[in-house]
Amino acid sequence: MDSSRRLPKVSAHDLLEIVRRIVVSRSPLQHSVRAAVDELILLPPIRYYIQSYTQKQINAFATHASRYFELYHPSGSIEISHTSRYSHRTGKSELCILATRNLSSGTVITELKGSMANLTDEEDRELKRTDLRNSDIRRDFSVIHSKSMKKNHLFLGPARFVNHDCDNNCELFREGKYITFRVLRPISMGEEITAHYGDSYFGRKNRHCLCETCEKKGRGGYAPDHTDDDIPSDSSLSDSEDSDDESDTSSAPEDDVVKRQVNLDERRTRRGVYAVVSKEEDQSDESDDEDGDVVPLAGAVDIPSAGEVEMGDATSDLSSLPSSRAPSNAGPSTVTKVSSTSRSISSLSSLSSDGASPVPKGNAYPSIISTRRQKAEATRLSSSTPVQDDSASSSRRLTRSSSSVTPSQVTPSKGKGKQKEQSSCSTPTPQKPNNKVKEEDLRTLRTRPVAASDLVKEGSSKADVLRGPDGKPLPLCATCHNILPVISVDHKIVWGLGLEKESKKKKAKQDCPRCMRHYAIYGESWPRRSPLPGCTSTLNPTPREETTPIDSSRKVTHKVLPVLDRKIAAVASSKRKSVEAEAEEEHDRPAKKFKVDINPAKKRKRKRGRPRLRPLSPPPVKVEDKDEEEPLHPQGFKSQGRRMNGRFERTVSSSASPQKGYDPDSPQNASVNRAQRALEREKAKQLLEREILAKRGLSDGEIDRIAKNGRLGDHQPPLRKVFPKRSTSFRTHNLFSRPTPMNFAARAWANSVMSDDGSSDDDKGPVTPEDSQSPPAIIEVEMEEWDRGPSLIVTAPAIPPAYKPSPFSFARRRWSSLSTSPVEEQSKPSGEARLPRGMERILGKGRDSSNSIPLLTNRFMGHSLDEEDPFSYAFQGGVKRPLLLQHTYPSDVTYTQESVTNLSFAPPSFIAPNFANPGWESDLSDS
Ligand SMILES: C[S@@+](CC[C@H](N)C(=O)[O-])C[C@H]1O[C@@H](n2cnc3c(N)ncnc32)[C@H](O)[C@@H]1O
Repeated sequence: MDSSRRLPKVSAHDLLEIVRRIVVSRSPLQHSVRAAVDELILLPPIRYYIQSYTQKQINAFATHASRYFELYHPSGSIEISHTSRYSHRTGKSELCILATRNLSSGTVITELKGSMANLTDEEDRELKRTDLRNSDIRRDFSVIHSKSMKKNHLFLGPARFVNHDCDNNCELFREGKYITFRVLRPISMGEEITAHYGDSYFGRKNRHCLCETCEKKGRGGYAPDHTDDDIPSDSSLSDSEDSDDESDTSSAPEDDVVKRQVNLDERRTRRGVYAVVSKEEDQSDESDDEDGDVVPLAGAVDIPSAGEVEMGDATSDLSSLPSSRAPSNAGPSTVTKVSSTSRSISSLSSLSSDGASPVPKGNAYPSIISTRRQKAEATRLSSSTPVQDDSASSSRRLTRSSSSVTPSQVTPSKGKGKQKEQSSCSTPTPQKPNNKVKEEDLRTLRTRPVAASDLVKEGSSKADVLRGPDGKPLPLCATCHNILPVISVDHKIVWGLGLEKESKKKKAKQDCPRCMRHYAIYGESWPRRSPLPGCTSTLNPTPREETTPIDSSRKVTHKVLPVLDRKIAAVASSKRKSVEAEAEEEHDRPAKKFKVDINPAKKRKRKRGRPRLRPLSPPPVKVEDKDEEEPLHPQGFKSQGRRMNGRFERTVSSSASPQKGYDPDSPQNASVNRAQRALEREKAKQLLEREILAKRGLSDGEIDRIAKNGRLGDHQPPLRKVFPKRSTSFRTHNLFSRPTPMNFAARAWANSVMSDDGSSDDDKGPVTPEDSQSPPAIIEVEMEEWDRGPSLIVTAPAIPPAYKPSPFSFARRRWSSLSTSPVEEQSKPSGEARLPRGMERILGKGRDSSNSIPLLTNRFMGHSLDEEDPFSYAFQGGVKRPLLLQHTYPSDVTYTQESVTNLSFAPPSFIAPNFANPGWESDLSDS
């Protein structure tokens, strides 16, 4: 870790622009954040800054930056903001995390990420060291100590801005590589996200804690008996809070010089932070050894790559928040230690934030754990009244919850040196160096931050609740109605107390910096973030969010009740009528009933999207087909129809038993009746013809001969172009009565596909006819559709450019060649393939095979095309056929059993068949 490195000076405006683009891009979180990081890295100061780093370190930086950018995404639910809660002790504003929407308990705030970066001993020491020559160096690190590892770690990411509350509303947990937070109880919008650091983090029994709960309950730092005796002096602190941390004992020699000086402006992030203390540890807290409450974090945190260590926390500036970190000034070296002997607190915690910030001489802003004198002073000033301002110039309470300043609305600093510091740390906080506020102002105890939700809850006038010590109402943010904050940086108030307003607009309504920033980014008033279409929150939905908001402005009076009743009744009756009408219609329409044949219990919900790769487990699907057993596919599947668009038809469940009793309405019976009637008509016709012939004087023998030669009907129904198997899936009879090329093709496809388990059509890979006669061509097929693996090269039949496969060309060829296509002719020499053993029984015999479409070859599955191999045959309509129209996957493409298993029976779909590329090949001559 290079302590002399300077942080990149990035224009706040540039950062704001990047953040804005995340919002306006309206793209999913990952995309927009990645784009933002890319832009950030391209900014000249950043580019210059990272040039000396390794790729790994740059990557770590990018990851780190992305965690901050993520917060600004419209789907986000938190924001980094300022808090003045501790400023009466620390003399400066600190940062905190606020909820930007209601969060229900159990919600995981995924964007509140943190990670632990391992620190070497040298880095650990280095962090504590102050570079006196370099005023640009600011150290703003949160460091936590892992007891089990006996090491300090940098705590990085937005999670490190979560403050402690004795009644915390979130708990930390580890999620893989990250630390994140789970909501323990409902959090309302604007409320601070808090965690529990441990029971003795802020002194024994947290007696110096300044959390809201302590404030409410009058304990901790707000306890009435919070006396001098309670406040550890340098020595007492060292005694009671001694540390065994080895790194301290090996502190750099220069540290010793200033060991007794307290860095009053540091943000003390101490060991054990965010740790959940076990009972035993609690007991150990009773001892004065504060290390006892240090919870081993090693098991709970992730130790990221070393690169993160190097990157420190520079990106916290990305939030465009005015830093609460005090830029370091040239001056006497300060060390974070309280005393030479007290190490536990200082050494482990004082690495944070403003370790390099010198305390102006005589400026005794007490830190949270400060000297006895400082504490006593603070207590004296604040003990009598919670908010006591003895400065006439300051008529407001000074410690208020606050927000950040919007970069675009920054008032340029007037102070020269200050301006430099501001720009160097990308904290464009307005500065008015001349506008000094007495130290005492900052020491007054803050009132509990009042959130907008509190105001609503209280329901009282704002003035009643929020009054300053002078009785005057405190200025509120025009948008969120929080008290306008007072933001102090480096012991100077930079925002608030009238500084936020330009002289002309003094009377104008004022927004707090947070709301101003929000508007600058989102173009909408806080807390609205424009919803992105198709962009879901990274959070689990909270019940409150799901419920429809009640428009309280529209009240239901007694007057309107009858009208409402009438309306409801009207809607109900119209619904009832439509249901009845539908039922009647259903009854009148047998075709509809045909559809209902599918057992609804077994009907699965149609799924969309990529076909799932599932093992071949053929369910016993039974397709209703008159009395005859539908031939089983060799793999155990029954055939499934296809529609005109190439999609699978609905599967018919086995429970569909059409023969249960006679139903004159049933389409099946209807078709039988029609056949019978046709037969009778034919018989009548023959009789008539016979009569006519007999009248012409022909003998019976002659009439029989004519009848035999086909001039008379032969007691068969009239000859019609009938397809060998009627698909149960056809809804219309048009396809039968009017055969067209399109109908033909659709018909052919309708019978060609099998079903596996009756689940969604889209879930299954369509089975494609294959053509062994086609010359192979190399087609590069993206496997992404299937397993997101790398591209795979498979061979597929070359499709001549002139040939445009379509149902028409397919059907034309079929119709022209009737039962035998040219391809078929070519395949004939191999002889009519014999059915594999046992298949005859399954398939049945004597079916017209002219329209059969080969179903599946498992050649790609590593099987050879073998007569004995049932996969070598195509089955359709119960007829065995040699494989015709089939793709050839040449032998130079090897599909391992493994890959095929993974893909289920997907391979034919590598060349996803559709009507643009139906998956079969046709002779050029035909087309
Ligand atoms: C992990 S940091 C939290 C972020 C911190 N507010 C900041 O701006 O860096 C922990 C530090 O926040 C402050 N802090 C958090 N909770 C506190 C509490 N309940 N009482 C006093 N100080 C607290 C202390 O300075 C502590 O060392």
